[in-house]
Amino acid sequence: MEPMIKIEHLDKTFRGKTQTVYALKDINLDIQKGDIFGIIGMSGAGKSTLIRCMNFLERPTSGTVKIDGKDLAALSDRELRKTRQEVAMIFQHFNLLQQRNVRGNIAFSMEIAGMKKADIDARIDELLEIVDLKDRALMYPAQLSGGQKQRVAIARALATNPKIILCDEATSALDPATTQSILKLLKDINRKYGITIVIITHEMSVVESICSHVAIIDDGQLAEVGTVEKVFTQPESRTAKRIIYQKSAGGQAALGKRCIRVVFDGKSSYEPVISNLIMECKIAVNIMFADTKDIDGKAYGHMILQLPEDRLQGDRAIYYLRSKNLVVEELEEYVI
Ligand SMILES: Nc1ncnc2c1ncn2[C@@H]1O[C@H](COP(=O)(O)OP(=O)(O)OP(=O)(O)O)[C@@H](O)[C@H]1O
Repeated sequence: MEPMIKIEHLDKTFRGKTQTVYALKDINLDIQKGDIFGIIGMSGAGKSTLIRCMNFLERPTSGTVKIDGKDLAALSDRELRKTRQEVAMIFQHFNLLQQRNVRGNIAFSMEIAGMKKADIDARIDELLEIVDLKDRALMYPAQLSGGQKQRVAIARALATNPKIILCDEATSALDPATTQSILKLLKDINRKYGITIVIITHEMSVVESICSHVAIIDDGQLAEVGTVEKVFTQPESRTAKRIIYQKSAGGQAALGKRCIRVVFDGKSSYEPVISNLIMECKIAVNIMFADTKDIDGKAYGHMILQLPEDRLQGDRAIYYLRSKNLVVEELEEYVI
């Protein structure tokens, strides 16, 4: 089957007066129809540039991007505008029009597409239902929470029945609970309407929550592509291992303010899970508090851990602990 997005030998170079940046180098990637695909990498790795090449907001320097079999470079401006309606995008900072209320924001892409007013109104009603914002229809962006603003942006993205939604750090400005509710909405949309979703993020927890496949990008190149399960548990490339496990060897990374509570509820066996975390993943954590018991070989109680400052390493620690059947919750207000 033809992939929904096919990228071949894509290069993107930014030539400035004094400097040339090779932002993407020979990217080859297939994203299948109906997939939720994560692209993860450190800051400056090329994530935003790559996702912007998928709808030609950024034109590749060389190589091809095919959407549902159509080579974007071969399209006329008119055809490209039409194809862009099939490839909607949502952003970290929502990009809503401040002078328009919720209905007006959702209407925007349909007005541009030249739809009739009555059809637009009916479609807005449907969309408000999908994103659960019926009671906010007449409010302005300034009156909404971050999560509600992102729901408006999702409704706007859905308005013209896209085949693909590209999400550029769409949950990075949201707190953990709101992030989960937006990810759940995206997953529901993917399931109900079969829309292919591409998510770029620097957070492993986002990919882990909803993606089926992931690509790791580093310094403009794809280091590894595969199922989330495979790549996160058995990374093969050196780059993927470095990103997933730790940036530098030896577990010397600085600890940060992020703390988690690990609950031992009898589902995991009593094993030295924290030393295993440190030995296997080479991630340093600090035990702030522990009250655990071994009852018939099963672990009960809880622990509070301080995670590394590096977000990816912290995510990796959480991923590891959850894979050991432990309940892990982030503590927002823990004072160190
Ligand atoms: N318009 C531009 N002009 C020049 N250089 C650019 C431009 N856009 C991006 N770059 C460079 O391309 C590289 C990749 O940037 P990009 O924004 O794609 O990375 P990213 O992985 O999305 O990073 P972040 O997570 O910090 O947003 C960086 O070195 C960046 O400075």
